[in-house]
Amino acid sequence: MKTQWKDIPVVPTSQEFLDIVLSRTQRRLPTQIRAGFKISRIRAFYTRKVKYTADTFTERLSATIEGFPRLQDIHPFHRDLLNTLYDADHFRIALGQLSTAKSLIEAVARDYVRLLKYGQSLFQCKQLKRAALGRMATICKRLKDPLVYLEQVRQHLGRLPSIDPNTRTLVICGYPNVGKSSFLKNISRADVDIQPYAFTTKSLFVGHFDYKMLRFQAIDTPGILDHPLEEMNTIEHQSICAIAHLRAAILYFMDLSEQCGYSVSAQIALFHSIKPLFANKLVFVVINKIDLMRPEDLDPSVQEQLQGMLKEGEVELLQLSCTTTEGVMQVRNSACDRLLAVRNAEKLKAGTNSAGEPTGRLAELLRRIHVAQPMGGVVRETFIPEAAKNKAKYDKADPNRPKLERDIEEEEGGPGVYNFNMRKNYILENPEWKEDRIPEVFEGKNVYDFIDPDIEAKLAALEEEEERLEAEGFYESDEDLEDEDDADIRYKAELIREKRQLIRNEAKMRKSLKNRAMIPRSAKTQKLSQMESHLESLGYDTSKVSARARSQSRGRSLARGRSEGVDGDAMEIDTPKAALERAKSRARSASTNRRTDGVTDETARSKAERLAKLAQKKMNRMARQGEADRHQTGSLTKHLTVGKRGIGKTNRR
Ligand SMILES: Nc1nc2c(ncn2[C@@H]2O[C@H](COP(=O)(O)OP(=O)(O)OP(=O)(O)O)[C@@H](O)[C@H]2O)c(=O)[nH]1
Ligand SMILES: [Mg+2]
Repeated sequence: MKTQWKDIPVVPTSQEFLDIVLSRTQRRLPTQIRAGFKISRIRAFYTRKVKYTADTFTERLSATIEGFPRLQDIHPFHRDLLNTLYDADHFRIALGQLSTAKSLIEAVARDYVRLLKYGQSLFQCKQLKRAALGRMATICKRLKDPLVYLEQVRQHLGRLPSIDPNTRTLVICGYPNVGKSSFLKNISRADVDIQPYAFTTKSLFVGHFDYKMLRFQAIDTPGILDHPLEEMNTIEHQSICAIAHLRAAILYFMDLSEQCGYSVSAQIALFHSIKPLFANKLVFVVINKIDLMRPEDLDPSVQEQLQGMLKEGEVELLQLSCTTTEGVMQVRNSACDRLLAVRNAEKLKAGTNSAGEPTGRLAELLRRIHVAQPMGGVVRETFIPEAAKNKAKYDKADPNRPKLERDIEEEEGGPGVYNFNMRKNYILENPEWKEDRIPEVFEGKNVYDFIDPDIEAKLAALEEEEERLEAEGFYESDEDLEDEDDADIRYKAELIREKRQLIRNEAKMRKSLKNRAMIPRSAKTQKLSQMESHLESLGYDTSKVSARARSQSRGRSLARGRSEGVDGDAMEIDTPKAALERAKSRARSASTNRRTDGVTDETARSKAERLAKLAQKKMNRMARQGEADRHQTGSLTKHLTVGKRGIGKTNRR
């Protein structure tokens, strides 16, 4: 109740309102439509746009309407105060205009959506959308005044003192300039203006204080003059509103010194004229400024009038001076005490007494409610099972404690080793059956559907037959005795099988040897000198070896010519004699067949051929001349294989 008016959402002006809605529409539904599109798509787009705009309008308008308090839902005090301050009719009309605009915009959207269904072209649809949005904007522009008014109301509402109409309240009222604000300032920390002229306070002020651990609120009201209600202005009306609607203690302040500028009799007259508002309320007449003038010093006639105020009803006379703070606290405390007493009495009347028993109307209500009772006075004793009575508290130290599954687990080897037996607690006719394994599904069928009730009888019959057959000697045949021939055949077959397996393994070995990885020639290269030193270290005489090696052609003269630069061996033995030797070998090899050239023997040649074939294989498969050849399969047409990709899918290619 207190804070709700502080967070009413801001009310934009009509222009801001339009901007908000239209820019949001533009942001959420940017135009993604072109003339070439299907007409149904164009229509759907503009329909969506119109609908979305209307929705945004209604949403924002409803938010604004909902934000304001509804006059019929709030406390009469607040309702009356709002009426006084903002004129309830004006307020209602402003909100009503918003809700009318809301339904008008909805109607416009409906109409244009219907028209858009028959739009024939992009242009037509667009114009329809423009018209719809334009009409909505016109409706919105007509809300200019109510929106401005509501924004001002919102700002003012936020600054109203938060008065709780239901709590313990003191209302300070009286003629202007009699010291009401001074009193509030004395008893609370409220920051109110105090000036020596009338109508310093122009609106309600609230201050809080604690008395007997309870929070009280004191409300300072603007001064009231004694004239008919209709002639009162807004400022005075606020006081009247507080006096009339708050269930509070009324402190009617008076200034007998007439320093305030109003006569005592006028003040007394005002008291009498607003007395109808005090009905059912606690009223105190508080004489302020007793430092200047006490009631005892008054004229007898005036004193009599004063007594006349007090005689009727339970009006109490209190005295204080705000300047000297004499009696301030006494006034406050006695007002609070009386107020508490009255409120407690009301509570008692309404509900329960201090002992918690229902009183008054509540008791009457309870008497009428029917509560079920046991029939025939049968008393049902509570029943507690023996086991529950004898149940001992589980104690780990007790050796006789019940054995838990956890203990068993510990005995059987601990977690991970022990396997809990789920079948242990099965309750079956025969405990031996517990461990039987029963498949539930067999060959896709539920076993329980096929249980044969006569199975025992059938088994007995079978066993009987078995016994009979055994007795007749049915099983004593000589078939498993094999003769010599059979054994021989079996042996030979075994041999054949073995041999076949051997052949197969050999073939496999050969194949795998052919496919093994090739060691590059460079990795194999070893210099002759290295070999020699190696052999020498093993204790061989190497002089003959090297001589023979150098005298022989190594059968790779052509290849040598090509890779001269990198051949370490060639570099090492590059003496004039060696060069001559090489030239000779080249001349010799140039005349040979290219198929056999560069290979030492038949096996090397076939190997080389096979490698060449293998390398060509892939290129053949791709129908290419060589790896540089550009290749395209013939099945795709040209437009599918050239050019940049558009927005289409790749899988079309
Ligand atoms: N001598 C004396 N002057 C006081 C006392 N209480 C208030 N005044 C003076 O009375 C004048 C009016 O005090 P306010 O508290 O502003 O009176 P008010 O009733 O709130 O006046 P409005 O707000 O105009 O209705 C100030 O100049 C105070 O100093 C008092 O107990 N004794
Ligand atoms: Mg004041």
